[in-house]
Amino acid sequence: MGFSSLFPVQVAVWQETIGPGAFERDLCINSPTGSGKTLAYALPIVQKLSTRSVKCLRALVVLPTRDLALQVKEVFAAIAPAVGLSVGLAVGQSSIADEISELIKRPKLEAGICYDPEDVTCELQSSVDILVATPGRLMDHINSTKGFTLEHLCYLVVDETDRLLREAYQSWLPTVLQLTQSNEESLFPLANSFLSSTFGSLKTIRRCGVERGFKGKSHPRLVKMVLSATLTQDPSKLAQLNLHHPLLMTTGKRRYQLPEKLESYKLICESNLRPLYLVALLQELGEEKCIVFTSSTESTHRLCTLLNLFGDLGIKIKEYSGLQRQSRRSKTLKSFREGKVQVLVSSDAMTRGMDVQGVRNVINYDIPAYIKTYIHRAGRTARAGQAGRCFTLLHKYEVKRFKKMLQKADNESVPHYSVPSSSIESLRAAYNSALGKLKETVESEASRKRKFGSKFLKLSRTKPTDRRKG
Ligand SMILES: Nc1ncnc2c1ncn2[C@@H]1O[C@H](COP(=O)(O)OP(=O)(O)OP(=O)(O)O)[C@@H](O)[C@H]1O
Repeated sequence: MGFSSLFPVQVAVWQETIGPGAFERDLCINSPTGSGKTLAYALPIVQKLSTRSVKCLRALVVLPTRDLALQVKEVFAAIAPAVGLSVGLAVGQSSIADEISELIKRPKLEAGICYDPEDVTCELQSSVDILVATPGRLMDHINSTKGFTLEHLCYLVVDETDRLLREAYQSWLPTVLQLTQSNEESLFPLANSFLSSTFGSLKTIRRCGVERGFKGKSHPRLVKMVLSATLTQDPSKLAQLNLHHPLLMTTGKRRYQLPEKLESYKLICESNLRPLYLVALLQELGEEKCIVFTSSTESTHRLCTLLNLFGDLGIKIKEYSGLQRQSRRSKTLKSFREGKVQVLVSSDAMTRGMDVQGVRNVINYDIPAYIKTYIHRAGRTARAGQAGRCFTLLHKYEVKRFKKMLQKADNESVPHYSVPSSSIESLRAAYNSALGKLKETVESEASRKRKFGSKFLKLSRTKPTDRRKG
């Protein structure tokens, strides 16, 4: 991967897994954004599995979004094949049938013998040793993919833990825990009936967790690693993970930490002039890659439309939000990574985990509501020890709240950043004209939506035969 040394979190996790810690305890890793947490868990898992002799699903990494899962899969894909391990993806990027064919190995057809997909006794095996998944698609496979089993799972990684614990996501966590409990009845009897036929006498003996205070008594367990830059330390939330003597690994005394080389600035302006200030700031930043965060998908769309109506700013600006289709988002992300787009206007879909090389600046167009959000947004820059800047546009009444929020991350003083008033003045005419055009654009979008809506309604009211003709 071109890396010459490990980052501190990677050394620390190695010590607790492959090193003297020997995976004896489950790990709760709270380390700043961009500090290299992905490789911190990928390396020991790959190292540990490198000596496996039978291919089955041994490690599961769960992430909250598709783009994040794709990113993490790339990290595993860079190191796992070297030791003969395969990595799979279950995120719903392709059809479920395509995904199943990637994850489950079908028996080889012998001459004259037809494979019956409904036959539960035929031999189905995992094609992957490591699976990176989002909770929804994981549940789809657990519930209905023949041959998909967590029976042999040894390692579970819950990345962006606080985000994943916030929502139930079809109860994926209790399901996974239940299915990986030893000597316990499975939630899914169908899955069990496969096991005996699929793997015959193959049994996975999970590592034994020695119970402290009960010398010599041990029980097999699934090893867990949970991570975030803002890891919850609320015991009632962490209890859901059923951790084994959890060890908290953290970088500083405070729960919230910003990257060392991040500079934070505040830019004070009137609310109605924010787009003007934003454009002036973007012009100052020139060609540097930049992410602008807004508070909602709607304001992301409006702001991006407005910026693109400003006339030729010499900057390619695109929208990235949860309102868009996944294919559109992935395309935009690709252009941003390749440098064909300089500015992404984003809702919080981009906030967590995304790792794009060369992002020098983050701009909070809307003040984040929580320090956690600030940390994840700002953390899209100043990654891997690089320098970066985070600007927050504020109304003067928001300054106090902002200061109080950043104190939680030990950031006492946030300097002012000002853009020259001459830049603001020179942009006024373009701003007024862009505002006028925005109104027209919004109206035409709304009427298009209405038309599409009524067409759709008409279509769904017509008889099926008419529809076919149409
Ligand atoms: N040992 C290393 N040397 C140099 N660069 C590294 C090393 N380890 C990881 N990186 C790079 O650091 C960047 C950040 O890594 P990663 O995405 O794992 O951070 P993270 O801690 O998971 O951040 P976040 O909390 O935002 O998800 C990536 O671009 C990765 O390639």
